Amino acid sequence: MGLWSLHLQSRPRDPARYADPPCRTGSEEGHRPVNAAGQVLGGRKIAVVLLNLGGPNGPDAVKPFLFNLFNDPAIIDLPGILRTPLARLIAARREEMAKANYAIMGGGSPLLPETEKQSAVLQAELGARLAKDQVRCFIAMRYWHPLTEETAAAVATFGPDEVVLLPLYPQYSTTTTASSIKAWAKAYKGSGTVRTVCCYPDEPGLVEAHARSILKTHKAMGSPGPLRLLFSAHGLPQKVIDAGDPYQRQVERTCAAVVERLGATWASDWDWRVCYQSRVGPLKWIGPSTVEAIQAAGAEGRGVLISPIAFVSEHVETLVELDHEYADLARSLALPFYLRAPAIGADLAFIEGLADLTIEALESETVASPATACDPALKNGLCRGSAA
Ligand SMILES: C=CC1=C(C)c2cc3[nH]c(cc4nc(cc5[nH]c(cc1n2)c(C)c5CCC(=O)O)C(CCC(=O)O)=C4C)c(C)c3C=C
Ligand SMILES: [Fe+2]
Ligand SMILES: [Fe+2]
Repeated sequence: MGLWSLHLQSRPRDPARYADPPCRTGSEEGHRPVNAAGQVLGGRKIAVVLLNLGGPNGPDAVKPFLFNLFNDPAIIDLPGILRTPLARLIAARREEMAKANYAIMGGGSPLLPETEKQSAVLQAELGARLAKDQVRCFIAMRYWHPLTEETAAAVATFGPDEVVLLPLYPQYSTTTTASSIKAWAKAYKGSGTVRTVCCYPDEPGLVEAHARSILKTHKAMGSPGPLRLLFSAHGLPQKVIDAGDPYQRQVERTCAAVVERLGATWASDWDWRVCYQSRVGPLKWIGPSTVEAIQAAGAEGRGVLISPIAFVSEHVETLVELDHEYADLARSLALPFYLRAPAIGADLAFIEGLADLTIEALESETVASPATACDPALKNGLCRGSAA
């Protein structure tokens, strides 16, 4: 795991890419897409599997969802004989509080409908780019339906020549990306070459979508200042980072790339910080916490604009924690203003970036061992996020 700090190559960023109109990467021979070697791609059955966390679809699903989450060895690193009863206990203890939070959103999480929108737009984009192929997008959730096993069966029935695993986590973590990829490797018994997109912390479309969301929010609220841009990411226990998880480093990379992209529009009374939200349990988590960051901004007389930088959809952590809990905190501290940029969702720049990553994975000569996709020791060229 320590090897993660050594590596690796970075995806080249093309600043002109989002000039108006946006230009696409890759070349075309008539309407037939070709790869870098000039070979015509076509005629394949391609399954693109969007990997995400999942969320309960109603009050009755909250407890089993929490059980599934805490019973994952990537979340609680204990042998099953201890982990499973502990997961049952934590799920039972947390159920009421979690249900109250989900009730604010109508009882369940919007994560699946949001992911379905992304999947539909990506399928249309890939269908247009890979016109000779049959491309179908699937969704595999780690902790609630459609669960990995259900989707693996559906993909096997589709009978693909190629499977691309596409995590909806731009920043790689053992607790999210690796957990989903391992679950897929265990569940999938179907046909095809399985390729894995590892991580994409500064993919240009991702960065563009975040920048747009931030600028749109700021402008819509009358462009107030002085402003502290707070990039708020889901936190992790410190010991996970200490064991070599590249997540925090990759989060910082995304933030730096968005700030760079905002360069021309950056106002003289803006500054920025990275912070971490959603702490769970008694362990020490990485910081500063988003609460501390809001308090610090208040003490300096700055308003804040929060950008949820590690989430690509709205869900309980954005719609409740950011929009209710932290908004209340900001009010109680009399911050000059408290704004929140929407998650990037199905922003076309982001979806085009996902399409680029998918096509790049299809063209790659190396097929990574799925469980170790982000291991730079493999020098597989699939990890774009671990370079210092
Ligand atoms: C970058 C994404 C995420 C990381 C990293 C992550 C790590 C992580 N999460 C928990 C515990 C919980 N997470 C919960 C919800 C939740 N987590 C993420 C993303 C990451 N988690 C999302 C998108 C969601 C929302 C899903 C939804 O239903 O809308 C929850 C459930 C909510 C609650 O009870 O607070 C828990 C619990 C740990 C322990 C962890 C790393 C060790
Ligand atoms: Fe989480
Ligand atoms: Fe990676």
